[in-house]
Amino acid sequence: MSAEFSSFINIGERTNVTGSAMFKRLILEGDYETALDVARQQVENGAQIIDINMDEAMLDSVQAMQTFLNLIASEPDISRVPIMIDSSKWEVIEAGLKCVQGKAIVNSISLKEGEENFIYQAKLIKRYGAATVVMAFDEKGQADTKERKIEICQRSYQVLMDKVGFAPEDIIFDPNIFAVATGIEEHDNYAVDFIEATRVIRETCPHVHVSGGLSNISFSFRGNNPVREAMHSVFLYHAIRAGLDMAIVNAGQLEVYDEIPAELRDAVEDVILNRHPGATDKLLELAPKYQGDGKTVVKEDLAWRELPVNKRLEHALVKGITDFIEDDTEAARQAAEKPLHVIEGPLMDGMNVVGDLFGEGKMFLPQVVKSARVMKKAVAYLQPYIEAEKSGDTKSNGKILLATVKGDVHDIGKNIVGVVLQCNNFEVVDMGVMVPCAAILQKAKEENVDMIGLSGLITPSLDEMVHVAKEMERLEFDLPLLIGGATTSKAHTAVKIEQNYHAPVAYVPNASRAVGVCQKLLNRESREIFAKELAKEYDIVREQHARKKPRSKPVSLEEARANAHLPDFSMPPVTPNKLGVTPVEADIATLRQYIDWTPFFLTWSLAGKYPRILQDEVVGEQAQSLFNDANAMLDKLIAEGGLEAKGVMGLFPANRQDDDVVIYADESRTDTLGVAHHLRQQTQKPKGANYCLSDFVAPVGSGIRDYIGAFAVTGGIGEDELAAQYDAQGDDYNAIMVKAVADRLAEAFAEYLHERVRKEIWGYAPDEDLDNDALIREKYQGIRPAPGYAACPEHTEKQLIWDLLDAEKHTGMKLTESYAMWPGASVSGWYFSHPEARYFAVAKIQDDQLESYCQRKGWDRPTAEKWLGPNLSD
Ligand SMILES: C[S@@+](CC[C@H](N)C(=O)[O-])C[C@H]1O[C@@H](n2cnc3c(N)ncnc32)[C@H](O)[C@@H]1O
Repeated sequence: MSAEFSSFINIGERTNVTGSAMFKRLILEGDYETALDVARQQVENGAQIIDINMDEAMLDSVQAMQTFLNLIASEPDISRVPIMIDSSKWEVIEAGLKCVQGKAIVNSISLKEGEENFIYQAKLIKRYGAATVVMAFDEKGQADTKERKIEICQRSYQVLMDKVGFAPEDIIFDPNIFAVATGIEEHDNYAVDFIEATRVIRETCPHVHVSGGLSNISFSFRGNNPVREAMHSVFLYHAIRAGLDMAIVNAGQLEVYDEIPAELRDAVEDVILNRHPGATDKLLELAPKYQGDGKTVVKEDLAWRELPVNKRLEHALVKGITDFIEDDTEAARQAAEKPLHVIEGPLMDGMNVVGDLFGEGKMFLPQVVKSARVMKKAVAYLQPYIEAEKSGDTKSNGKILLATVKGDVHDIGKNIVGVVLQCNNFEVVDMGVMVPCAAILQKAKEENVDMIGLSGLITPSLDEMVHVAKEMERLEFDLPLLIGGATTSKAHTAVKIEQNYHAPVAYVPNASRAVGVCQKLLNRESREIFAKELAKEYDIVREQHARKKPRSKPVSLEEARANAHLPDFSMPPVTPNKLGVTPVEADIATLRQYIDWTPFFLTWSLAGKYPRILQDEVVGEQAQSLFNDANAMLDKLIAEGGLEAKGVMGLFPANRQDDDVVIYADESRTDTLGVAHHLRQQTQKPKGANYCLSDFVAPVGSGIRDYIGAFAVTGGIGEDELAAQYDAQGDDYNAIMVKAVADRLAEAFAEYLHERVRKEIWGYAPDEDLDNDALIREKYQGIRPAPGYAACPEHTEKQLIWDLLDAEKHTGMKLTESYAMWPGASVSGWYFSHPEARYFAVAKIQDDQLESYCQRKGWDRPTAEKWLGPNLSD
């Protein structure tokens, strides 16, 4: 290739998913045609080689590389230039080599993993007749000084010559272009080191080429393109004279050397050539003057990179920065006697700092989850070294099994607890959702865990937790049991669970409490003290519970019915514009406008009302950062797909029959589609009515043609898969984020659809004009009560909604045996249109209503007691 390389060659960088957001989007969308245009434009703009990189976590990189290269092969105006196959994964490079028909260049190989691997890869490249970039990287790390760059390149050259027989003109050394002007003194000479090393490499390794990634040099001035372009041009001007003969360049980011204003060029030259100690400061001073868009210069504060490695790891963990974690972990590994010691030493120390700061309220949950992501990345990096040494497991604080109980699919809270525990060096065995009791107990034995944590969101899960406690007692377990999840409470734990199991049962109200509770339960001594404290506390709770007199007296069902709410039906109900079942589509971009953000912040334990929370003195900064991340996730989902919202609703003729609502097939009101069963408030109401939802529908025989609606919507088709993908990358933060966002989209869908129902499909409020804030405050006519909530607490009624709407067929949404909805990000309910319809709580019911409900549902008493448990007096 020597003849082709006689003058400077620029390598196009736009066909790189890690460097170009547009190219990445095109590839993720599978729009290879437009992606080909990007390659073509680069060649037209003068790129003499095009670098292609498909290293993106959401992509099958091998397949993407093959597809793109095969397409390029049939485009003569692109394939006339050599292709550089750029990947950190060898399998992608090999797949690429098989596709390129002309001369290929591999980017890159190095001595990083030793000579053997280097020789193996070089031989294969040689067999394909390809050239290769060789990074100045060896077993000790990446070369930063002039001496290390020269030493590694010379050694690589010798190995390639002597042991591989590689053609020297097919070797392209990359001695690492690093950022200058970072504010760190050691970085000041980086450009000079590169230029000087290049000169020596070209002199001592005959026929080779030298290349580099140009944009790195100006990294500190991200956001200030004029300065960056000047830095690129000045650097090239000097490096080319020293022997640099190619570079990865964005041709659009190059200023003509002679056209750079003299003042700027001098300042840049001082920095590049490290001509005096104040060079960086001078350029910084000057930079805003040359900033095109008038914004202030964004200068990365990299001073922390100067710290010793342990402190760098701590900084990365506390700040959640993944950018340098592999390099720093590698540095720590080299300094440590064993790779395991890096985890047990600096990484755990760093996480302890995170744990302490979280405990002190100086860090917030989203930050902790980001720290966990950094930790996982570091551990994943060390894993192969640890395995190679077969040095066994790390010493954890203890092992905890976590599971969402049978019939329940909700896991955001459990996952957050898992991450927080891991951050505090607990080993977590997470069994996921809908885990039957027997599987939990078997796993606990197999894994020899130290305690079991159960989670659940819906009320039937409370019973399942009682069942697990009873089973643990029967099977003579002695492990502490942790109870958590939205519907759990200290009172329920004390009254219903704790008495069934002799070992400690601890109610964990939130993630930040989990660590303290687990720590106390691990050590025998502290466990006993804690168990005694718990027992005393639960005794008090039970006593209070027993003494608690109902605030108002119970009344018989007959009396309650006599005090029903009788709404005004003088205005006949509006006949729906469209009766029957309507499947509804909604794209994420539309639903996004209906999001109620306040509960989103609560999910992450940040309390406060949106949008005020963004300015909150204490949590504002975190809230803003979380909000940005959620919006970035929404942008990504809109651009790339992966998450779908689906819904279905229906409107039906209906009339009330006592406390039930009879739903008819059509206006003849003869054939019924089903009967919705409702419960009535059964305490004395001196001032108001004893409400039941059916009150809001006109009674059978009244001659009034009334209607009812039902809906089921989800924002979570694909959420489990996306979360699993993030999990597989050790990215808990985004795994939780995607579910939290899906949950918001489901609620937004319910809001959006309800608005359409009022204005259009039912059409009883066609002129309604409410902004999102008013929608969130439910300023509209009518309600959409959801089974499982206080006005209709009995979950099995969801089955009727599913049957009426054929919900599974239309949306893919399913009901579990506990009547939880799957996907977790789902909402369903009824539509009542009457202006007087309102939410209320049924609260405790009496035996006569239990009997009546049994008859109406065709249930025996034990079944009714199971499903109505939370509404029965203890
Ligand atoms: C849980 S919030 C959800 C809306 C909130 N804007 C959000 O995005 O999270 C309100 C919904 O819960 C349900 N709900 C609230 N109180 C209820 C009650 N007492 N009985 C039945 N359903 C109720 C209704 O479906 C209502 O629309």
